[in-house]
Amino acid sequence: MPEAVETFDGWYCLHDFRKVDWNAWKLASQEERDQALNEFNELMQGWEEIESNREGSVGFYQMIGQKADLLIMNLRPTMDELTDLETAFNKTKLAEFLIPAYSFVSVVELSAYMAKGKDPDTDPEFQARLKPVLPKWEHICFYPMDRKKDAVNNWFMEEKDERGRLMYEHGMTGRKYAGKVRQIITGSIGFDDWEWGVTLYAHEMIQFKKLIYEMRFDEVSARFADFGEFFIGHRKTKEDLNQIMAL
Ligand code: VOV
Repeated sequence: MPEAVETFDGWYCLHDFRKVDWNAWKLASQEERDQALNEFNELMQGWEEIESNREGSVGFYQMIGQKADLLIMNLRPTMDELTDLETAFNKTKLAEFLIPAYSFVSVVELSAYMAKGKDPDTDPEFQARLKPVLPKWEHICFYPMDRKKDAVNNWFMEEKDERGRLMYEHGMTGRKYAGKVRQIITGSIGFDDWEWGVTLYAHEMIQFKKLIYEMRFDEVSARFADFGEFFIGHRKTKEDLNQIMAL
């Protein structure tokens, strides 16, 4: 039987997508709306402090298309902290005006395919990738994915060396986009309905399409990748929410 790959797991991750209930928002009083925006601001400020203390990371995004309007992405050392922050957010005034759209629970994952000779527990570069500060780049693209498990193409039946070869080829394509696209791969086997979450950052939206299109031709994607829904959006600061919600 093929040997399982060893993974190195970092911070836990919650992607929390919401839609704005514009009808409810428009019916609310100015006072209620101010309270909602102020509370969100405070919560975000707390999360940003956690990020400055290197105890987690946070990203806030305005999404395009009808699947979601907002995305809040948080990373924490434990799943309990993620659960607590999700609950805290659900109790805020702003959450009264938001409708859950999609969520994804995962953990930052690196695999041993690329670890050659390094000790992931001590290597600073590995550690920084396992516990990342979310890039402050302008745009985000998120989608969940699986590896195929059908009779002809079953990733989990491939030999380890062959999987390593395919992942190496994948990495080489990715490296062509250095400075243009950054990736955070989170593993979700046992946590959510897909096996991985792919979170990409870019300065220019078009680079998502170029990279993902080019990767479709890599053997590992062409033969073994199944994709879920795609979500794209723009990074926003907590102050930007006032403008997003302005009537
Ligand atoms: C900037 C782009 C970029 C770069 C440089 C990059 C590099 C790398 C390396 C070096 C490695 C392997 C070691 C590790 O770190 O685990 C990976 C790992 C992985 N990737 Fe990747 N990937 C990118 C980007 C990138 C994209 C766009 C996708 C989606 C695929 C597509 O077709 O849409 C993806 C998927 C994955 C997955 C699912 C894994 C884990 C698979 C597993 O079986 O373990 N990835 N990836």
